[in-house]
Amino acid sequence: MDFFHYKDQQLFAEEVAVADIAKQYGTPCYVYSRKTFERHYHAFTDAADGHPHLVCYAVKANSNIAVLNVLAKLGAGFDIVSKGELARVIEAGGDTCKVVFSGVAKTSDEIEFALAHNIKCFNVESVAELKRISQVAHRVNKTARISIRVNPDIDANTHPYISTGLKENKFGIDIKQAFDVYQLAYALPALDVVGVDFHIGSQLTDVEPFLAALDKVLALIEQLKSAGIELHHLDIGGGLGVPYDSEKPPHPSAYAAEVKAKLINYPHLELVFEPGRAIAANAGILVTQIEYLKPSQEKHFAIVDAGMNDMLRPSLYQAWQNIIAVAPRDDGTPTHNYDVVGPVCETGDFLGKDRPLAIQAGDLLAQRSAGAYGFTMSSNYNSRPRAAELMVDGDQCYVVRQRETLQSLWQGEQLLP
Ligand SMILES: Cc1ncc(COP(=O)(O)O)c(C=O)c1O
Ligand SMILES: N[C@@H](CCCC[NH3+])C(=O)O
Repeated sequence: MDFFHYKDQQLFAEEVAVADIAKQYGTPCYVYSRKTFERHYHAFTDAADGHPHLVCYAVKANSNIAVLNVLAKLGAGFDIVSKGELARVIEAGGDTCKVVFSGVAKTSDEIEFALAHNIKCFNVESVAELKRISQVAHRVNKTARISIRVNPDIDANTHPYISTGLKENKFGIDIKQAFDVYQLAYALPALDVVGVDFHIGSQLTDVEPFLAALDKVLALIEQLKSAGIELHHLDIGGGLGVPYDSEKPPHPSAYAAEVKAKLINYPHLELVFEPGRAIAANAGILVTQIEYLKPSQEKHFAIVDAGMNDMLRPSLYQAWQNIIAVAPRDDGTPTHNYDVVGPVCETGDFLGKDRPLAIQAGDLLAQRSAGAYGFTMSSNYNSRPRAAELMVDGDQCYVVRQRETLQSLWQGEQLLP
Protein backbone atom coordinates (compact mmCIF):
# COMPACT_ATOMS: atom_id res chain seq x y z
CA MET A 1 0.00 0.00 0.00
CA ASP A 2 1.37 3.34 -1.08
CA PHE A 3 0.02 6.26 0.93
CA PHE A 4 0.72 8.46 -2.11
CA HIS A 5 -1.77 7.08 -4.58
CA TYR A 6 -4.16 8.07 -7.35
CA LYS A 7 -7.92 8.23 -6.90
CA ASP A 8 -10.12 9.52 -9.75
CA GLN A 9 -7.06 10.75 -11.68
CA GLN A 10 -5.88 12.82 -8.70
CA LEU A 11 -2.81 12.24 -6.56
CA PHE A 12 -3.60 11.81 -2.89
CA ALA A 13 -1.39 11.87 0.18
CA GLU A 14 -3.23 9.50 2.49
CA GLU A 15 -6.77 10.90 2.29
CA VAL A 16 -5.94 14.43 1.17
CA ALA A 17 -5.81 15.54 -2.47
CA VAL A 18 -2.37 16.95 -3.23
CA ALA A 19 -3.92 19.56 -5.55
CA ASP A 20 -5.93 20.92 -2.60
CA ILE A 21 -2.78 21.14 -0.49
CA ALA A 22 -0.98 23.04 -3.27
CA LYS A 23 -3.94 25.38 -3.66
CA GLN A 24 -4.10 26.13 0.03
CA TYR A 25 -0.40 26.37 0.88
CA GLY A 26 1.27 27.19 -2.42
CA THR A 27 4.20 25.61 -4.18
CA PRO A 28 6.87 24.43 -3.96
CA CYS A 29 6.06 22.44 -0.84
CA TYR A 30 7.09 19.21 0.75
CA VAL A 31 4.22 16.88 1.68
CA TYR A 32 4.88 14.05 4.14
CA SER A 33 2.73 11.10 5.14
CA ARG A 34 2.69 10.28 8.83
CA LYS A 35 1.45 6.75 8.21
CA THR A 36 4.38 6.07 5.90
CA PHE A 37 6.90 7.22 8.50
CA GLU A 38 5.23 4.98 11.03
CA ARG A 39 5.08 1.99 8.73
CA HIS A 40 8.74 2.32 7.73
CA TYR A 41 9.87 2.66 11.35
CA HIS A 42 7.87 -0.44 12.27
CA ALA A 43 9.41 -2.33 9.34
CA PHE A 44 12.71 -2.06 11.23
CA THR A 45 11.43 -2.78 14.72
CA ASP A 46 9.37 -5.75 13.48
CA ALA A 47 12.32 -7.04 11.51
CA ALA A 48 14.60 -6.86 14.54
CA ASP A 49 12.06 -8.48 16.82
CA GLY A 50 13.46 -11.39 18.79
CA HIS A 51 16.86 -9.75 19.23
CA PRO A 52 17.55 -6.82 21.58
CA HIS A 53 17.56 -3.74 19.37
CA LEU A 54 17.21 0.00 19.05
CA VAL A 55 16.29 1.88 15.89
CA CYS A 56 18.07 5.23 15.90
CA TYR A 57 16.55 7.21 13.05
CA ALA A 58 19.21 9.30 11.24
CA VAL A 59 18.02 12.84 11.84
CA LYS A 60 19.93 14.25 8.87
CA ALA A 61 17.53 12.57 6.44
CA ASN A 62 14.57 14.66 7.58
CA SER A 63 14.89 16.68 10.76
CA ASN A 64 11.51 18.39 10.86
CA ILE A 65 10.45 18.30 14.50
CA ALA A 66 7.01 16.93 13.64
CA VAL A 67 8.74 14.00 11.91
CA LEU A 68 11.03 13.48 14.91
CA ASN A 69 8.05 13.71 17.24
CA VAL A 70 6.08 11.08 15.30
CA LEU A 71 9.06 8.72 15.58
CA ALA A 72 9.81 9.63 19.21
CA LYS A 73 6.23 8.69 20.12
CA LEU A 74 6.89 5.24 18.66
CA GLY A 75 9.93 4.89 20.92
CA ALA A 76 12.61 5.63 18.33
CA GLY A 77 16.16 6.52 19.18
CA PHE A 78 18.07 8.99 17.03
CA ASP A 79 21.40 9.15 15.24
CA ILE A 80 22.69 12.73 15.30
CA VAL A 81 25.71 14.48 13.83
CA SER A 82 25.55 17.89 15.48
CA LYS A 83 24.42 19.88 18.50
CA GLY A 84 21.68 21.29 16.29
CA GLU A 85 20.30 17.84 15.59
CA LEU A 86 20.38 16.99 19.29
CA ALA A 87 18.55 20.23 20.05
CA ARG A 88 15.91 19.24 17.51
CA VAL A 89 15.49 15.82 19.12
CA ILE A 90 15.01 17.49 22.50
CA GLU A 91 12.54 20.00 21.05
CA ALA A 92 10.60 17.13 19.47
CA GLY A 93 10.32 15.28 22.79
CA GLY A 94 12.82 12.55 21.88
CA ASP A 95 14.55 10.52 24.56
CA THR A 96 18.18 11.65 24.66
CA CYS A 97 19.17 8.41 26.37
CA LYS A 98 18.47 6.76 23.02
CA VAL A 99 20.72 9.10 21.02
CA VAL A 100 23.94 8.05 19.31
CA PHE A 101 26.27 10.80 18.14
CA SER A 102 28.12 10.21 14.85
CA GLY A 103 30.32 12.56 12.83
CA VAL A 104 34.02 13.23 12.38
CA ALA A 105 34.29 16.74 13.82
CA LYS A 106 32.52 16.86 17.17
CA THR A 107 33.53 20.07 18.96
CA SER A 108 34.18 20.28 22.71
CA ASP A 109 31.02 22.34 23.03
CA GLU A 110 28.98 19.67 21.25
CA ILE A 111 30.48 16.91 23.38
CA GLU A 112 29.67 18.82 26.57
CA PHE A 113 26.10 19.46 25.41
CA ALA A 114 25.62 15.77 24.58
CA LEU A 115 27.06 14.71 27.94
CA ALA A 116 24.73 17.11 29.74
CA HIS A 117 21.85 15.34 28.00
CA ASN A 118 23.14 11.91 28.90
CA ILE A 119 23.17 10.47 25.39
CA LYS A 120 23.46 6.75 24.85
CA CYS A 121 26.79 6.80 23.06
CA PHE A 122 29.41 8.74 21.10
CA ASN A 123 30.40 6.96 17.88
CA VAL A 124 34.07 7.89 17.92
CA GLU A 125 35.70 8.48 14.55
CA SER A 126 39.37 9.21 15.43
CA VAL A 127 41.93 8.85 18.21
CA ALA A 128 42.05 12.63 18.57
CA GLU A 129 38.29 12.69 19.12
CA LEU A 130 38.53 9.87 21.66
CA LYS A 131 41.04 11.91 23.66
CA ARG A 132 38.90 15.02 23.43
CA ILE A 133 35.78 13.21 24.65
CA SER A 134 37.77 11.81 27.57
CA GLN A 135 39.09 15.27 28.48
CA VAL A 136 35.70 16.97 28.26
CA ALA A 137 33.94 14.23 30.22
CA HIS A 138 36.64 14.32 32.88
CA ARG A 139 36.36 18.11 33.15
CA VAL A 140 32.58 18.07 33.62
CA ASN A 141 32.76 15.09 35.92
CA LYS A 142 30.76 12.73 33.71
CA THR A 143 31.37 9.38 32.10
CA ALA A 144 31.05 9.27 28.33
CA ARG A 145 29.77 6.06 26.83
CA ILE A 146 31.66 5.41 23.63
CA SER A 147 31.73 3.11 20.70
CA ILE A 148 34.44 3.05 18.03
CA ARG A 149 33.20 3.64 14.51
CA VAL A 150 35.38 1.34 12.49
CA ASN A 151 36.09 1.76 8.82
CA PRO A 152 36.00 -1.81 7.47
CA ASP A 153 37.24 -0.90 3.96
CA ILE A 154 34.22 -2.39 2.23
CA ASP A 155 32.93 -1.11 -1.08
CA ALA A 156 29.25 -0.28 -0.65
CA ASN A 157 28.73 -0.05 -4.44
CA THR A 158 27.02 3.29 -4.19
CA HIS A 159 27.63 6.82 -5.45
CA PRO A 160 31.21 7.87 -4.47
CA TYR A 161 29.89 10.92 -2.56
CA ILE A 162 27.81 8.73 -0.25
CA SER A 163 30.24 5.87 0.22
CA THR A 164 31.74 6.04 3.71
CA GLY A 165 33.34 2.70 4.48
CA LEU A 166 36.37 2.72 2.21
CA LYS A 167 39.92 3.39 3.36
CA GLU A 168 40.04 6.61 1.35
CA ASN A 169 36.88 7.97 3.05
CA LYS A 170 37.23 10.31 6.02
CA PHE A 171 34.94 8.26 8.23
CA GLY A 172 35.73 5.90 11.07
CA ILE A 173 38.94 4.34 12.32
CA ASP A 174 40.73 1.77 10.18
CA ILE A 175 39.49 -1.56 11.48
CA LYS A 176 43.08 -2.80 11.60
CA GLN A 177 43.86 -0.15 14.22
CA ALA A 178 40.62 -0.61 16.15
CA PHE A 179 41.93 -3.14 18.65
CA ASP A 180 44.67 -0.75 19.77
CA VAL A 181 42.20 2.13 19.96
CA TYR A 182 39.94 0.06 22.24
CA GLN A 183 42.95 -0.57 24.52
CA LEU A 184 43.60 3.16 24.56
CA ALA A 185 39.93 3.87 25.33
CA TYR A 186 40.23 1.63 28.37
CA ALA A 187 43.28 3.48 29.57
CA LEU A 188 41.74 6.96 29.25
CA PRO A 189 39.69 8.47 32.09
CA ALA A 190 35.95 9.13 32.12
CA LEU A 191 35.11 6.73 29.29
CA ASP A 192 32.81 3.73 29.32
CA VAL A 193 33.42 1.50 26.32
CA VAL A 194 30.04 0.12 25.34
CA GLY A 195 29.94 -0.69 21.65
CA VAL A 196 31.25 -0.87 18.14
CA ASP A 197 29.84 0.86 15.11
CA PHE A 198 30.12 0.95 11.34
CA HIS A 199 28.31 2.77 8.56
CA ILE A 200 29.64 2.00 5.11
CA GLY A 201 27.51 4.23 2.93
CA SER A 202 24.07 5.22 1.85
CA GLN A 203 21.57 3.91 -0.73
CA LEU A 204 22.91 0.34 -0.60
CA THR A 205 20.80 -1.93 -2.74
CA ASP A 206 22.46 -5.17 -1.78
CA VAL A 207 22.87 -6.83 1.60
CA GLU A 208 26.29 -8.30 0.76
CA PRO A 209 28.43 -5.27 1.70
CA PHE A 210 26.65 -5.04 5.08
CA LEU A 211 27.36 -8.71 5.74
CA ALA A 212 31.00 -8.41 4.63
CA ALA A 213 31.46 -5.48 7.04
CA LEU A 214 29.66 -7.38 9.77
CA ASP A 215 32.00 -10.35 9.39
CA LYS A 216 34.99 -8.10 9.91
CA VAL A 217 33.40 -6.42 12.93
CA LEU A 218 32.42 -9.75 14.50
CA ALA A 219 36.05 -10.85 14.17
CA LEU A 220 37.03 -7.67 16.04
CA ILE A 221 34.42 -8.37 18.72
CA GLU A 222 35.96 -11.83 19.22
CA GLN A 223 39.45 -10.39 19.41
CA LEU A 224 38.29 -7.89 22.02
CA LYS A 225 36.50 -10.59 23.97
CA SER A 226 39.66 -12.65 24.25
CA ALA A 227 41.38 -9.56 25.64
CA GLY A 228 38.61 -9.24 28.23
CA ILE A 229 36.75 -6.39 26.50
CA GLU A 230 33.04 -7.17 26.35
CA LEU A 231 30.80 -4.89 24.28
CA HIS A 232 27.09 -4.28 24.93
CA HIS A 233 25.99 -3.12 21.52
CA LEU A 234 26.72 -3.42 17.84
CA ASP A 235 25.64 -0.48 15.69
CA ILE A 236 25.39 -1.44 12.02
CA GLY A 237 24.67 2.10 10.84
CA GLY A 238 22.11 3.07 8.25
CA GLY A 239 22.44 2.92 4.52
CA LEU A 240 19.67 0.60 3.42
CA GLY A 241 18.55 1.86 0.01
CA VAL A 242 15.12 2.61 -1.37
CA PRO A 243 13.58 1.96 -4.79
CA TYR A 244 13.89 5.34 -6.50
CA ASP A 245 13.70 3.73 -9.93
CA SER A 246 14.19 0.07 -10.72
CA GLU A 247 16.52 -0.63 -7.79
CA LYS A 248 15.45 -3.56 -5.68
CA PRO A 249 16.99 -3.04 -2.26
CA PRO A 250 16.24 -5.72 0.31
CA HIS A 251 13.21 -5.09 2.51
CA PRO A 252 14.25 -4.26 6.10
CA SER A 253 12.92 -7.68 7.15
CA ALA A 254 15.19 -9.54 4.70
CA TYR A 255 18.15 -7.34 5.63
CA ALA A 256 17.59 -7.74 9.37
CA ALA A 257 17.02 -11.49 9.02
CA GLU A 258 20.48 -11.89 7.47
CA VAL A 259 22.04 -9.70 10.13
CA LYS A 260 20.29 -11.57 12.94
CA ALA A 261 21.44 -14.88 11.47
CA LYS A 262 25.03 -13.70 11.89
CA LEU A 263 24.33 -12.76 15.51
CA ILE A 264 22.97 -16.12 16.55
CA ASN A 265 25.85 -16.56 18.99
CA TYR A 266 25.42 -13.07 20.41
CA PRO A 267 21.91 -13.10 21.89
CA HIS A 268 22.70 -10.30 24.33
CA LEU A 269 24.50 -7.97 21.95
CA GLU A 270 22.07 -5.12 21.36
CA LEU A 271 21.64 -4.39 17.66
CA VAL A 272 21.46 -0.67 16.80
CA PHE A 273 20.24 0.54 13.41
CA GLU A 274 20.65 4.07 12.05
CA PRO A 275 18.29 4.20 9.07
CA GLY A 276 17.52 7.55 7.53
CA ARG A 277 16.54 7.21 3.89
CA ALA A 278 14.73 3.88 4.30
CA ILE A 279 12.36 5.53 6.78
CA ALA A 280 11.99 8.99 5.27
CA ALA A 281 12.51 8.96 1.49
CA ASN A 282 9.25 7.48 0.36
CA ALA A 283 7.33 9.22 3.14
CA GLY A 284 7.51 12.52 1.26
CA ILE A 285 6.99 14.23 -2.08
CA LEU A 286 8.01 17.62 -3.40
CA VAL A 287 5.12 19.39 -5.09
CA THR A 288 5.91 21.97 -7.72
CA GLN A 289 3.99 23.96 -10.30
CA ILE A 290 4.94 24.33 -13.95
CA GLU A 291 5.57 28.00 -14.68
CA TYR A 292 6.38 27.68 -18.37
CA LEU A 293 6.83 25.12 -21.09
CA LYS A 294 9.70 25.96 -23.39
CA PRO A 295 10.15 23.88 -26.48
CA SER A 296 13.35 24.35 -28.42
CA GLN A 297 14.72 22.51 -31.41
CA GLU A 298 16.78 20.33 -29.12
CA LYS A 299 14.67 19.91 -26.05
CA HIS A 300 11.38 20.29 -24.29
CA PHE A 301 11.81 22.12 -21.03
CA ALA A 302 9.26 22.17 -18.23
CA ILE A 303 10.29 25.10 -16.07
CA VAL A 304 8.96 24.59 -12.57
CA ASP A 305 8.93 26.63 -9.37
CA ALA A 306 11.15 24.22 -7.39
CA GLY A 307 14.87 24.32 -7.93
CA MET A 308 18.13 22.80 -6.80
CA ASN A 309 17.94 24.98 -3.71
CA ASP A 310 14.81 23.02 -2.74
CA MET A 311 16.00 19.59 -3.91
CA LEU A 312 19.73 19.21 -4.44
CA ARG A 313 20.02 15.46 -5.01
CA PRO A 314 19.64 15.39 -8.82
CA SER A 315 22.26 18.14 -9.22
CA LEU A 316 24.68 16.81 -6.65
CA TYR A 317 24.56 13.09 -7.31
CA GLN A 318 22.79 12.91 -10.68
CA ALA A 319 20.14 11.17 -8.59
CA TRP A 320 16.99 9.96 -10.35
CA GLN A 321 13.66 10.51 -8.62
CA ASN A 322 10.33 9.86 -10.25
CA ILE A 323 8.32 12.88 -11.39
CA ILE A 324 4.60 12.40 -11.81
CA ALA A 325 1.63 14.58 -12.66
CA VAL A 326 -0.61 15.47 -9.73
CA ALA A 327 -3.61 15.27 -12.09
CA PRO A 328 -2.62 13.21 -15.13
CA ARG A 329 -4.24 14.55 -18.31
CA ASP A 330 -6.40 12.53 -20.64
CA ASP A 331 -7.36 15.46 -22.89
CA GLY A 332 -5.05 14.69 -25.78
CA THR A 333 -2.15 16.83 -24.53
CA PRO A 334 0.89 15.37 -26.30
CA THR A 335 3.54 13.52 -24.36
CA HIS A 336 7.09 14.82 -24.75
CA ASN A 337 10.35 13.98 -23.06
CA TYR A 338 10.83 16.94 -20.77
CA ASP A 339 13.81 18.20 -18.86
CA VAL A 340 12.16 19.38 -15.65
CA VAL A 341 14.26 22.39 -14.65
CA GLY A 342 14.07 24.97 -11.89
CA PRO A 343 14.40 28.73 -11.59
CA VAL A 344 17.97 28.78 -10.25
CA CYS A 345 20.68 30.32 -12.42
CA GLU A 346 22.74 27.17 -12.77
CA THR A 347 22.79 24.72 -15.67
CA GLY A 348 22.83 21.95 -13.06
CA ASP A 349 19.45 23.09 -11.74
CA PHE A 350 17.12 20.26 -12.66
CA LEU A 351 14.75 17.87 -10.94
CA GLY A 352 14.82 15.31 -13.72
CA LYS A 353 15.78 14.89 -17.35
CA ASP A 354 14.04 13.22 -20.27
CA ARG A 355 10.80 12.54 -18.47
CA PRO A 356 7.85 11.52 -20.63
CA LEU A 357 5.04 13.81 -19.48
CA ALA A 358 1.78 15.10 -20.96
CA ILE A 359 1.63 18.53 -19.34
CA GLN A 360 0.60 22.16 -19.68
CA ALA A 361 1.84 25.30 -17.95
CA GLY A 362 0.12 25.65 -14.59
CA ASP A 363 -0.02 21.89 -13.98
CA LEU A 364 1.32 20.46 -10.75
CA LEU A 365 4.07 17.87 -10.62
CA ALA A 366 5.20 15.75 -7.70
CA GLN A 367 8.74 14.52 -7.29
CA ARG A 368 8.60 11.25 -5.41
CA SER A 369 10.95 9.87 -2.75
CA ALA A 370 11.63 13.40 -1.56
CA GLY A 371 11.15 12.80 2.17
CA ALA A 372 14.85 12.11 2.79
CA TYR A 373 17.68 14.53 2.04
CA GLY A 374 15.20 16.91 0.43
CA PHE A 375 14.31 19.75 2.74
CA THR A 376 17.33 19.07 4.98
CA MET A 377 19.70 19.79 2.09
CA SER A 378 17.78 22.82 0.87
CA SER A 379 19.22 26.33 0.90
CA ASN A 380 18.40 29.95 0.19
CA TYR A 381 20.54 30.08 -2.96
CA ASN A 382 19.32 32.78 -5.36
CA SER A 383 17.55 34.31 -2.32
CA ARG A 384 14.76 31.81 -2.56
CA PRO A 385 12.75 31.31 0.64
CA ARG A 386 12.74 27.67 1.61
CA ALA A 387 9.57 25.70 0.86
CA ALA A 388 6.80 24.91 3.32
CA GLU A 389 6.66 21.44 4.85
CA LEU A 390 3.29 19.79 5.39
CA MET A 391 2.37 16.54 7.06
CA VAL A 392 -0.75 14.60 6.20
CA ASP A 393 -2.29 12.41 8.86
CA GLY A 394 -5.37 10.62 7.54
CA ASP A 395 -7.71 13.31 6.25
CA GLN A 396 -5.87 16.17 7.95
CA CYS A 397 -3.00 18.23 6.63
CA TYR A 398 -0.79 20.19 9.03
CA VAL A 399 1.77 22.88 8.30
CA VAL A 400 4.84 21.53 10.07
CA ARG A 401 7.10 24.31 8.80
CA GLN A 402 5.91 27.50 7.21
CA ARG A 403 7.31 28.72 3.95
CA GLU A 404 10.08 31.15 4.78
CA THR A 405 9.26 34.83 4.54
CA LEU A 406 11.27 37.30 2.50
CA GLN A 407 12.39 39.02 5.72
CA SER A 408 13.84 35.78 7.03
CA LEU A 409 16.24 35.84 4.08
CA TRP A 410 18.26 38.65 5.62
CA GLN A 411 17.50 38.08 9.28
CA GLY A 412 20.66 38.64 11.31
CA GLU A 413 22.38 40.59 8.56
CA GLN A 414 23.54 44.14 9.37
CA LEU A 415 24.25 47.29 7.42
CA LEU A 416 27.57 48.98 8.09
CA PRO A 417 27.26 52.17 10.22
C1 LIG B 1 26.73 7.66 10.50
C2 LIG B 1 25.52 7.61 9.66
N1 LIG B 1 24.46 6.91 10.10
C3 LIG B 1 23.32 6.84 9.40
C4 LIG B 1 23.19 7.46 8.19
C5 LIG B 1 21.91 7.33 7.48
O1 LIG B 1 22.06 6.76 6.24
P1 LIG B 1 20.84 6.37 5.36
O2 LIG B 1 20.01 7.56 5.17
O3 LIG B 1 21.47 5.90 4.10
O4 LIG B 1 20.12 5.28 6.06
C6 LIG B 1 24.28 8.18 7.67
C7 LIG B 1 24.22 8.79 6.33
O5 LIG B 1 24.72 8.17 5.39
C8 LIG B 1 25.46 8.26 8.43
O6 LIG B 1 26.50 8.97 7.98
N1 LIG C 1 22.64 13.22 1.21
C1 LIG C 1 22.76 11.91 0.63
C2 LIG C 1 22.93 10.85 1.64
C3 LIG C 1 24.08 11.14 2.51
C4 LIG C 1 24.03 10.37 3.72
C5 LIG C 1 24.85 11.00 4.79
N2 LIG C 1 26.03 10.27 5.13
C6 LIG C 1 21.63 11.68 -0.34
O1 LIG C 1 20.84 12.54 -0.55
O2 LIG C 1 21.53 10.66 -0.95
